[in-house]
Amino acid sequence: APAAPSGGAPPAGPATLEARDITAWFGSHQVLDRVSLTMPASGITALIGPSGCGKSTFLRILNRMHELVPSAALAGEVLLDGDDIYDPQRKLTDARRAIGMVFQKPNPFPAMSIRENVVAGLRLTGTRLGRSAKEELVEECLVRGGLWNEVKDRLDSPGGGLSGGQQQRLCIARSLAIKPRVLLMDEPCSALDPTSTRVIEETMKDLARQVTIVIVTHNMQQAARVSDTCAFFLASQGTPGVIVEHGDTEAMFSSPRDQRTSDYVNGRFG
Ligand SMILES: Nc1ncnc2c1ncn2[C@@H]1O[C@H](COP(=O)(O)OP(=O)(O)OP(=O)(O)O)[C@@H](O)[C@H]1O
Repeated sequence: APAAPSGGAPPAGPATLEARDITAWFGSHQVLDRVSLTMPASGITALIGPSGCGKSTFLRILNRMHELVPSAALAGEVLLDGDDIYDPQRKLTDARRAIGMVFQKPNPFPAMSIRENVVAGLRLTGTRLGRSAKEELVEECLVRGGLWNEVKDRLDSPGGGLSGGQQQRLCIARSLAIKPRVLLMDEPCSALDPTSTRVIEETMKDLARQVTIVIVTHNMQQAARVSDTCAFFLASQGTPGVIVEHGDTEAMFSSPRDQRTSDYVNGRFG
């Protein structure tokens, strides 16, 4: 298990995330219909499916970002190791802290140093660290994010000076600094070249033992390479998105049970 930062949050290992009967709307437009999915602790779950079928909406529901959209509404439950993250007794920030997010476009604070980028999230969670604890945390997170060797001699340089792939790994390191139990990744490699993509995929595999990962990807090869389990979303002809099939990734790619899954993973549509 990863060490807790001294003076920081208590250690919290990877958690199972379970979505139950998730239905979602933007205004009167229903985009998901009773979607249920268990994302096992320490595993990598890939969400795949054609554009517009609700994968990103589903992902954003998993850490309460959906509700940031004024017209958005939601029914169903999301359980983090059995605890409902939408329980009115629980603070919104608890859910966002336990369930981190990495976006499509790397978004480090460009003028802030690499070191300060890594610890930028701590302020939001009210964590105060002494100088040496902070240094340890910066190194630990950059190592886990697969970036340490490339930046250890220039931690005071601006985050904006890194390559796109390095910036994305910096964002991963920044997410890890607040010790999430789940890391959500919304097409994290779509803005990156193939080499940087492979480095991120390796980083994800290294992280999987320490944090549960859920990734949205359009790249079938990527889903096959990195994920343990996979869920295929589909919204046919203006109907809300549903999960057509989910399960073990290898089985879904080699012998899908549903013809629509077979067509999609073999590139026949979407
Ligand atoms: N902020 C929003 N306001 C209104 N409608 C939205 C909003 N975000 C998404 N939608 C709609 O919800 C549906 C699902 O979108 P979503 O982005 O979740 O799909 P997706 O499967 O992630 O697509 P993509 O793969 O293209 O990112 C689409 O019809 C989209 O137009």
